[in-house]
Amino acid sequence: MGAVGGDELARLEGLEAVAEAGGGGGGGGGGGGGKVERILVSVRLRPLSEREIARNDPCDWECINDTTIIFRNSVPERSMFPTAYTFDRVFWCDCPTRQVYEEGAKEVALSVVSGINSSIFAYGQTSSGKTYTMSGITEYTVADIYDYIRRHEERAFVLKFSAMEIYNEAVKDLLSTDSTPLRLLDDPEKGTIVEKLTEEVLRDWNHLKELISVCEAQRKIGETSLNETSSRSHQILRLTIESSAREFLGKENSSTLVASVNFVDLAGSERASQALSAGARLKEGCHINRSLLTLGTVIRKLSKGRNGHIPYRDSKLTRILQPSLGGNARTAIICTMSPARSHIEQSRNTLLFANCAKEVVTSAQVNVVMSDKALVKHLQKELARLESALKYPGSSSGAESVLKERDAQIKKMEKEIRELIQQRDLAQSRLEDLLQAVGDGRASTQWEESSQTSMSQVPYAGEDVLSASGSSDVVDHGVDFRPTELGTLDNEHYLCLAEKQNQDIVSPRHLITSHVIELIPHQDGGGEVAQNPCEDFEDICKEVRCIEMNETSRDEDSEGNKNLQHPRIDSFRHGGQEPKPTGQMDFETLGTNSLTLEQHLQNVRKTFNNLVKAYPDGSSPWSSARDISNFRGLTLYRSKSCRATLMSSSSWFQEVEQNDNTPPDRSLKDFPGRPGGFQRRQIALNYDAEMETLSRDGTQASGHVALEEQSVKTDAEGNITSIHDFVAGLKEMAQVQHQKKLAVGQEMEQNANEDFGVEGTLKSVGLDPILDSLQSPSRWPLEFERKQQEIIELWHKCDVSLVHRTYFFLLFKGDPTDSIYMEVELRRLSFLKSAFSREDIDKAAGGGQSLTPPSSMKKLRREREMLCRQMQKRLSAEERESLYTKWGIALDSKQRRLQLARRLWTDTGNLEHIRESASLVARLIGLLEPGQALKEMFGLSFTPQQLNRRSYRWRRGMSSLKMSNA
Ligand SMILES: Nc1ncnc2c1ncn2[C@@H]1O[C@H](COP(=O)(O)OP(=O)(O)OP(=O)(O)O)[C@@H](O)[C@H]1O
Repeated sequence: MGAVGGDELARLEGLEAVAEAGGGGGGGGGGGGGKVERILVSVRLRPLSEREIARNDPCDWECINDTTIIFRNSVPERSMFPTAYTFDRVFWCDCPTRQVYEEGAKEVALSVVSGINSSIFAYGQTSSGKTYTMSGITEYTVADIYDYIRRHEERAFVLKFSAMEIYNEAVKDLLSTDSTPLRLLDDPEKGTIVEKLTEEVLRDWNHLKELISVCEAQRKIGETSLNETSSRSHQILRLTIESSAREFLGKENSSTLVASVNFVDLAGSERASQALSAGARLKEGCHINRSLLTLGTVIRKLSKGRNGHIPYRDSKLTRILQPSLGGNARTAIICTMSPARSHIEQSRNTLLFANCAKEVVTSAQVNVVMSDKALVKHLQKELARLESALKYPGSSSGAESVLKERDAQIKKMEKEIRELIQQRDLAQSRLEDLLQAVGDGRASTQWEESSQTSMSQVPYAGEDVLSASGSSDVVDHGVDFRPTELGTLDNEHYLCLAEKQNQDIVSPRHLITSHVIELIPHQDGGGEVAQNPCEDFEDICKEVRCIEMNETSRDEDSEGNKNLQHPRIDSFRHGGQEPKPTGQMDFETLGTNSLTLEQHLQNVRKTFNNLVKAYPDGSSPWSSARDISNFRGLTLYRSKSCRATLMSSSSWFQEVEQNDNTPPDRSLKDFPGRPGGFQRRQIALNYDAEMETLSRDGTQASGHVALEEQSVKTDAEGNITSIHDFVAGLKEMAQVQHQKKLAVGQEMEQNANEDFGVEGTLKSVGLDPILDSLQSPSRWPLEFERKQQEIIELWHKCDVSLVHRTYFFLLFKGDPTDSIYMEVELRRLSFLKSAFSREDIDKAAGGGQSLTPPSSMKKLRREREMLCRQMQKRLSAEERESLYTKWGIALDSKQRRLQLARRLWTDTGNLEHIRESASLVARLIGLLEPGQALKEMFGLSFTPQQLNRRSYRWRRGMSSLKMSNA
């Protein structure tokens, strides 16, 4: 007698634990999902019998390994058959039954102790060793089961034994002397049951042995020509095991594992004719083979999948064993065969049967029977679950459904928030346009008064406010800049066109964005100012355009609405100096449009936050806390894919173009692939200055050299953005608006008309170039070219910085959403031009600083000198010579670099010349450094960080760098 090994026992115990943990259908139904597996199929060859040896019946078979058997025969007519057969296991003639059990049946058979049904079949022709094999396997299995029971005293086991034979398609009880055939009944839960079949509860192992002896005696045995004691029937011995944990016995929550193991010794599979039977034997053969034929059909059909009808009911055998044939049971089939050449045909049939059987899949489940109380409890739970499922159709449970609903709600809210933010920003931007337009004729003076009043009233907030804003990128060379209207800087994004005192911009009338900051030199104080002479100041006070988004946290509830308002509106409202425009526009009302949007936004946010709170843990599908915080204060979106196209025919620029996958300049197409995601960034632009002055913070690259050395590394951190990003964000907004079919814009315009009582709309007064260009896309390309040309000429007339021109030219290349920027630039330049022609330029400059044609020329001259130096540094001698030739500069002339610098951007009517100029400048200032094509495209990326006072000063190091470069 064998025993279950340690590992095996552990595995079985594991199975049992699973069985106990798993719920199950009541009343002996299958529990949980069934384990899908194939039938375990093995082949056993018996030794040659004495008869076979006597007649020199040779053996043509050979096991080449544990799983493959081959037929070795050179007889030509046999060559058409396959010669090799592979199964889960193949046992050669000398293999003991113990090993056959261990490797071919044990695992399946012992599943029964875990509540899993199992069946072991012996299939083969008569005298092949089926009974010999099955009796041994039954014995070993029972021994192991008893051993298992002995080891598991914590469980109470009940073993029941029954036995039947199917003889001539009649089912007989082998434990009963009554030979009356038993009926088969169909039980809705248990399947086919044999009516009145004796089931003995086993007392012990000896009791079982006695019963098995009774069965053997009862079984129909006849003598065939092949086997003197041939089994003429199919025998099924069934051992049923019930087990329960002792500690739960009799308790409400007790449950019982119930499973049966069938030991099936089939009758011989040979044809009746071959058995040379006659009379009764022939009749037996017919019936026997009916069952076997059906068994073969069932196995064959199952081996091809479960499609179509499986004829289980065509025979008693297959009806009774249905669960073991592709059903709720684990199954092992041991096919026995004689090695003798004389049985080759039957052996082949056996192997073909085995081949089909190994394809059959079963799905065994743990069978749990619950106590009545446990069953009632379980059914109540099940009822509740089903009711919930009915209530929320389409989901597996009510809770899940609620979660899904909330998820959808959150998604919707997020979308709404994004849309509202975009609407608000656009509205604010339009509001600025409107304010500016109204102010052009009349309000500038008022604004300036207001601005100056504001300046004088607002104490210097210095680094605190700016730090809070975390956004200023103004360069400072020992001079502090004092922001005006700082009270509004610590919220949302602000677009700041901070004007350099001594160049291009002289009035805040050009500022078009929601928040305006003018940075003026902090002249009153500090040793730093004293240490820096005015000349230095003039050098460093570059035109600065800051287009920023504030990333600082803010008290949304208390400050949010106020902060979201335009500073000028704020000023008008709260400063008591509200300059009611002559154009009868009610700024309060106009501002209300934005505020209404903002209120709506706040409401959505609150709802959203409430929803988010429903997910207390971080596992919320939305991780919303962080996301929503990102929405707060978010007003501008950044496009990652918007890139400037380098308008150049120069080869190196073309290469970069290709690398950057940007369209050619004249295509006027949008960039491929608009951004999928948005990020809030601090963005600052400081162009129109020598590259040495572009950055302000020590951690950032300041000159092109620094860019080369540092900024690529810092950019890798990913928290850096640039004007490029900002503009892409604005474009994104414009595109979104366009996609919304301009509904919001039109509504705003209508509101404006109604509220202000003015005749025209924003569009009609030319203040909505985006709408114009988007609504009339066919006209935009021509319009773009016209404006571009106009701007180029104005740049030239006003001696605008070449760097500025280059940036602008490369950035805005014809996208319809560029129109707003073109418009702004055009207005700015127009104003500049007219300002230059006025006598009160200084006054208009708002600070007594020199904003004159001479000062602009001076700046331009310095810039050309800088470019000269860059030529020496960045271009090889060959490249320079090539350029001189191309630009018509004699190679033997003096100051060739200066000559070249002076020719840049001069031929305003020649777009090719302009393009080449931009390309050259871009290269000279390092816009095209390898690896910087995207983030460093404009050399203006800044890392969000806490600003300190030093951030607004020139860095000595940068000055040194500048000197060394010079
Ligand atoms: N592996 C074996 N080793 C030794 N003897 C074997 C082996 N298998 C079978 N035999 C012997 O072969 C003879 C026939 O075996 P068995 O009665 O088990 O065949 P069977 O397939 O059950 O035949 P039937 O279908 O006619 O009942 C028996 O005398 C048995 O002892």
